[in-house]
Amino acid sequence: MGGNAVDASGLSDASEFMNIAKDDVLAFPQMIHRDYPPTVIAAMTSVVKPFVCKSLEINNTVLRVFSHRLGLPEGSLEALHTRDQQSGSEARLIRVPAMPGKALADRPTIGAHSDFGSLSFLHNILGGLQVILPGETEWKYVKPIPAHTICNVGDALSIFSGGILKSAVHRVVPPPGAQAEHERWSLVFFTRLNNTQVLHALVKDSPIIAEAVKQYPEEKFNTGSTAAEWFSRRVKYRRLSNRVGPESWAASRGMEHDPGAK
Ligand SMILES: O=C(O)CCC(=O)C(=O)O
Ligand SMILES: [Fe+2]
Repeated sequence: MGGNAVDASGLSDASEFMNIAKDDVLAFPQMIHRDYPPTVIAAMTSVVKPFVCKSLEINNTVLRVFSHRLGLPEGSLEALHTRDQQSGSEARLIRVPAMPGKALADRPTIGAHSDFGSLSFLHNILGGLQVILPGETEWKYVKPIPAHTICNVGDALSIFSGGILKSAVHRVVPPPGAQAEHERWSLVFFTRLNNTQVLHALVKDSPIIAEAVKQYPEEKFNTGSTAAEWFSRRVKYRRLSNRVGPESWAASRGMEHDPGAK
C-alpha cells in the first residue's frame, strides 16, 4: 500500500497491486522474473494461465485490426508483441479499500497517467475509473458494463502510430455514491511490447503514419528508448522510495496529452 505517487506533490496511492508477469505464467512452473505467493501459485494453471492466454488472443485480434487500419503490412503490430519473447506484459489485480465519504477528486487512489504499454484490458465492477478524452479537460467516469471489458490504448501504440491512436489519461477515484461502501477490485491485462523493441513511429512501414507525424515536432516519436527502458523509467519515478521532488513525477510521465491534469 502507498508505494506510488499519485501526483507531483508526492501524495501516496491507496491501492494494493498483485502483478503477475506474462513470461512467468507461460513458463510456469519455471519462474523467469519473480516468485509469487502460494494463493497465486495454486491458481496458476486453473485461473491465471487461461486468463493470460485469452487476453493475449484478444489483444492480437485488436492489434490485427489496428495494423490494417493504420496501413501497416499485415502482422506488423503482432510481431512486436510475441508470446515467446520477454516483455513487461502482465496481469494485475488491484484492491482499493472501501472509502465511504471520501472527497473524490482530492484523493485519487491511482493518479492520472497513461498506460505504458500497447493495450490494456480492464475488468471492473465498481465505478471510479475516470478519463480525460483527447482535446477535453474534464474528467469523465467510465461506467463498467456487465460482461464487457474496457480497453485502453497505451503509450507504445500512440508512438508507433505517430499519434493517430491516443493513450488517454485516466485515474481512479473512490467509487461514486453508495458504491464507496465497498472494497474495489479490478483485474487488468497489460500488453507491452517485446523488451528489446525501440519505441518510434512506424513511418517506414505506413504512408498513413508517415503523413500523421508531419504535424508534430520531429523528436516527439523518436524516444530513443527500448520498451524495457521506457517501462522501467516510468515505474521507477512513480515509486515514492525514489522520489526527490516534483521532478520525479515529471520524469515518470509518458505520452499523456495533458500532463497538467491531476
Ligand atoms: O482499476 C482501474 O480501473 C484502472 C487501473 C489502471 O489504470 C492501471 O492499473 O493502470
Ligand atoms: Fe492505467
